[in-house]
Amino acid sequence: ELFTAIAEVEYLLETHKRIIDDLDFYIDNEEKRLTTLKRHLNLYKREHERAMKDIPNYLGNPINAFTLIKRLTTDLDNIEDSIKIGTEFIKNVTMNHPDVKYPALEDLTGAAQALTRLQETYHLDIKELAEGKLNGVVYSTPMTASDCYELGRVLYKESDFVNARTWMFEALRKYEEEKQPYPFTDVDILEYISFTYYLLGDTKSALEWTQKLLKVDPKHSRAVGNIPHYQKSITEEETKLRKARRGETGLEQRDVEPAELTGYEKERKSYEALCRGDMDIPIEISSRLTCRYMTENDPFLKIAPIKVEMMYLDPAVVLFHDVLSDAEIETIKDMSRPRFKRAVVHDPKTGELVPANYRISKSAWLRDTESETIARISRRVKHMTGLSMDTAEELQVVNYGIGGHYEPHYDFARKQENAFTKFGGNRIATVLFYMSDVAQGGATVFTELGLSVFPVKGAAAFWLNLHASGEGDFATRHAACPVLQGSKWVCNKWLHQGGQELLKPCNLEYQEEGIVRKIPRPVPKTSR
Ligand SMILES: O=C(O)CCC(=O)C(=O)O
Ligand SMILES: [Fe+2]
Repeated sequence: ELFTAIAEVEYLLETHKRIIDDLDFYIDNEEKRLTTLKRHLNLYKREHERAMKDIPNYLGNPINAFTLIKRLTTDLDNIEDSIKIGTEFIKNVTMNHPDVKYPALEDLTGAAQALTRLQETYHLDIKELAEGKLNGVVYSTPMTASDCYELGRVLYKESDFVNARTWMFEALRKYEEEKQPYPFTDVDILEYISFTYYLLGDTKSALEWTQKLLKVDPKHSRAVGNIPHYQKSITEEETKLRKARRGETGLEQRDVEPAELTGYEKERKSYEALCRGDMDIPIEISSRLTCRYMTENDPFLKIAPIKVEMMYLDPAVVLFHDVLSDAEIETIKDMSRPRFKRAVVHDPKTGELVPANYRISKSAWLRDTESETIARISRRVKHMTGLSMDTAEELQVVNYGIGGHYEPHYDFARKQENAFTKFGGNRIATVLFYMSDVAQGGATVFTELGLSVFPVKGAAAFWLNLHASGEGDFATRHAACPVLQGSKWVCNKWLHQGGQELLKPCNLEYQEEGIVRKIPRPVPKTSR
């Protein structure tokens, strides 16, 4: 599961270097070996030519007779040995070194699915992606026909036929352009294209692409076999359609109405738009947002005020600036790297903690007692929030993976979950520190509010998850957008209800679960 944290993908560069060294060694020795073999071959050829010119005279010479026999006995043994050595050298290349990490097939699948997720969330153009561009900026070497083909194959295996086919089109284009020898050919690509068409119910295109395949390889037996099958289903479909038009099916013909978006689809759309930064909060809110220096909560802040940027009003979401130093960030990263575990989620069916595709990251928990740095950060959270830290959870450190994200969720536990009894109540507040800038993507977005918060290294976002009545505030639903470019590090402190009674008195507002205040609708960005 290396793909679930970029910090772990970094280990793979060591493995990469090992393979470079192994291949260097192998090719070096192979070249020497082939030089020897060629020398032998040339000698054989030269002597053979001489012999054929005048056989009796050549063999009449005892030295020639001797060397001929030698070439066919001991020399031949040497040649055989030298060929065998080649297979010894290759062992070095194919061997797994125990001291470096190797990615597994699930990492390849994870990375492929990440590309699809990014492409869909950020509306990336596959052609651009294949050229190594992210939103117009070149970040990587262009992909080869083989890169596109393997990506298509992985997605095919995962039954993502639409994206598999799109990548196969790219593979075909590049294959024709590159004219390189690969372990696959255009026929293999064409077969994937036509079969994905078939699987997606477009038999006509499947037939068309199979015919293209047969132009390249007329004897391809699977393709030859598929043609009559495709033709038959096309005829059947057409007959069905004709009957339907004549009303013979007994079914009434009705205009198909566009389906209403489900709640999930609506949230998905707003989530993706927010990730792209395509939405603005409405002017009636943004015009009332201010920045200030905070000096209350603790006498210490009189000497070192905290810069506060308001991001939203009701519920209040604020960003504290410059609340983690670079040195603190490095300490936190160093402490957590060796303890990273894949982030898990509660399976609502079984109640168990399980890894899930909708949360791709690795995390570690750090205790105040382990280091002065961690204890100091807890004290700072107390100053920032004015809340008690007595019932807070440990500091959670998170590094996101390839295309890493965390889909919309609440930080508080729903009534039926009963998850936080040991902390003396529900998660009253979240403090989310950003430990890195993120070049592209990776925003924290509030799907109900229409608010996108883009990571700023050293800053921390803060909001209350509960109403004053103690009920969960459904307006706080939020998500971590997929990371498009960069490594996103965050750490967070979850504060609980226990111990806040005098600091945050209750009231009876929003007493019933499910009540959401009226939130002004976010608006599409106008500056585009
Ligand atoms: O990383 C982020 O931006 C948000 C993370 C988050 O919401 C969480 O871990 O609960
Ligand atoms: Fe969260």
